[in-house]
Amino acid sequence: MSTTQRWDLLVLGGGTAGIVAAKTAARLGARVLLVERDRTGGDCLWTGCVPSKALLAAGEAAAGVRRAGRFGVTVDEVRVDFAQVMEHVHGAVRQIAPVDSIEALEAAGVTVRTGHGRFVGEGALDLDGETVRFTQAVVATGAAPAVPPVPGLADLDYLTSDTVWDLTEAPRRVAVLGGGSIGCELGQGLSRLGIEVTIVEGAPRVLPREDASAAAVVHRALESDGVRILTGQSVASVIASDPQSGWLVLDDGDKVAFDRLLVAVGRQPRTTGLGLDTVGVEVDERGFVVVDPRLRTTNPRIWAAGDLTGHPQFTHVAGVHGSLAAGNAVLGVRRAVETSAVPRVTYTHPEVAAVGVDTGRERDGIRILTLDHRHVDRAVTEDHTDGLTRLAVDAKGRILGATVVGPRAGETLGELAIAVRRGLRTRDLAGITHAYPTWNDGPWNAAVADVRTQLDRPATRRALHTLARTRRWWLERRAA
Ligand SMILES: Cc1cc2nc3c(=O)[nH]c(=O)nc-3n(C[C@H](O)[C@H](O)[C@H](O)COP(=O)(O)OP(=O)(O)OC[C@H]3O[C@@H](n4cnc5c(N)ncnc54)[C@H](O)[C@@H]3O)c2cc1C
Ligand SMILES: NC(=O)c1ccc[n+]([C@@H]2O[C@H](COP(=O)([O-])OP(=O)(O)OC[C@H]3O[C@@H](n4cnc5c(N)ncnc54)[C@H](O)[C@@H]3O)[C@@H](O)[C@H]2O)c1
Repeated sequence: MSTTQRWDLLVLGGGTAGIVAAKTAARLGARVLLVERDRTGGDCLWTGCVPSKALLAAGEAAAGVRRAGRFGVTVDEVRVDFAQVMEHVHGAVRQIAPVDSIEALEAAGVTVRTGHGRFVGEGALDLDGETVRFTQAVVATGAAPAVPPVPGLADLDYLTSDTVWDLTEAPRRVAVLGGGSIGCELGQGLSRLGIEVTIVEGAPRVLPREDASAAAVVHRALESDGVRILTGQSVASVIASDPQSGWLVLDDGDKVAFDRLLVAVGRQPRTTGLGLDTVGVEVDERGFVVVDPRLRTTNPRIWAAGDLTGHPQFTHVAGVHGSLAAGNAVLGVRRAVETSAVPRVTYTHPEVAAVGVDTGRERDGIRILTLDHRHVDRAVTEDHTDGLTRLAVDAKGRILGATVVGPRAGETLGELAIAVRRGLRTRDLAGITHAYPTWNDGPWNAAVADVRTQLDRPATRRALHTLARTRRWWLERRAA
């Protein structure tokens, strides 16, 4: 069956990237059809950001009570009702869902169809047997949990970030394969709810993409929550003792017993079965859609947005992509995606927040300013001094990158993202009055320390002292 209507813009995928693209295009006056195979809202709403942060909030409540003794507040026992925790998690999702619903999209002028979409020729998409015609398209089908080719894994009913939310009872022991963002966030959340968690990470440290000193703080925090962490470990095989439990067998022969295994080793683009080759949309060797800086694919009428592009896989990136791709497609403008100041936050406790260039090492023309949170008064008052702020600055003091580790570091990141994006210098940041005592004192104190170091240079110091002496002489002369 074929419909006669030709849509100005077809959006394939109703996650963050697709929703923002569709709404943007409709607002610009385009006739827009969004095709979603499942439920609108995507991974962020249903299985990603929202449920994971809700789980972390429950874990934080339990951990806060357990640690209250250090403030002189004693609570006899922490009891966790896992089913009620999951009800809180699903409740948070339900509360946010209407914003991304079909009704909300239709109210914004977008037509929504539910079904599996596949490109079948230039300007044509097969939607479960019906041919839909379009002038331009945005592909936004996202990414799915990657599963490594470990012998024995396929025989196990393992969990991923897609399915962990279906748990109704707490498993006694959970092994987590992968110590990246998902492994650390969910590993900590589950552990704080009383589950014995072991994280097995192939790289030499958890959060291997973050500044090593930041990852070390998170490592210590996870261990103090009771998480066992094995880094630099490859898994040779999985032995199942029943459909859901068994052992991970590590390369060195050691075994990790689990009642459930959570696989969290990255996310692969959902680009197979979309007929991309039939419309000349190239994918790279890992399956990501090849895009230019304007998010145009190798077919000039087809754009791509979100997780399937190989750009950082975050909701805020997907949203920016959706808006940019739709604007470029509908208006014919040539906006390029900004990549120098993309913020990222891992919502463990403490949080790791970073933006801009790597703060891990000094290199040509880049100095690293480090401020230990023992020197942040808010950290002292909250008894949470194991954290740090690091700024990467150039010779002129311009802030090129930042990493902050501490409670609510994600909230601190906003001003640092502005600093990096706008090319602000440490003296600009130091010159802004910050409310005391806040966590933002971390970057502010680091910037003030840098300005003081500059003022302490011999030539600057000599000039300032000369100025002060001249002023003293002038004042004394007037008084005489
Ligand atoms: C556990 C977890 C926690 C996360 N936490 C955060 C966080 O705190 N902050 C953050 O910024 N990011 C977080 N992320 C990442 C974030 O969820 C993704 O970056 C974001 O959802 C990507 O949006 P997207 O629109 O590109 O893809 P998706 O949200 O995956 O949407 C793609 C949509 O396309 C649909 N689709 C696929 N194929 C077809 C087809 N053939 N036809 C029709 N529809 C199709 C899918 O059903 C889906 O709805 C997290 C991810 C996970 C897994
Ligand atoms: N707070 C957030 O913004 C947030 C939270 C969760 C997820 N996400 C997004 O989702 C993406 C996927 O998360 P993720 O944690 O699955 O991926 P990730 O890339 O962050 O981490 C995967 C980890 O698994 C390790 N690994 C890979 N293969 C392994 C193996 N065979 N054995 C042991 N370790 C192995 C890697 O070294 C890496 O540290 C993230 O990259 C991020 O973009 C974001």
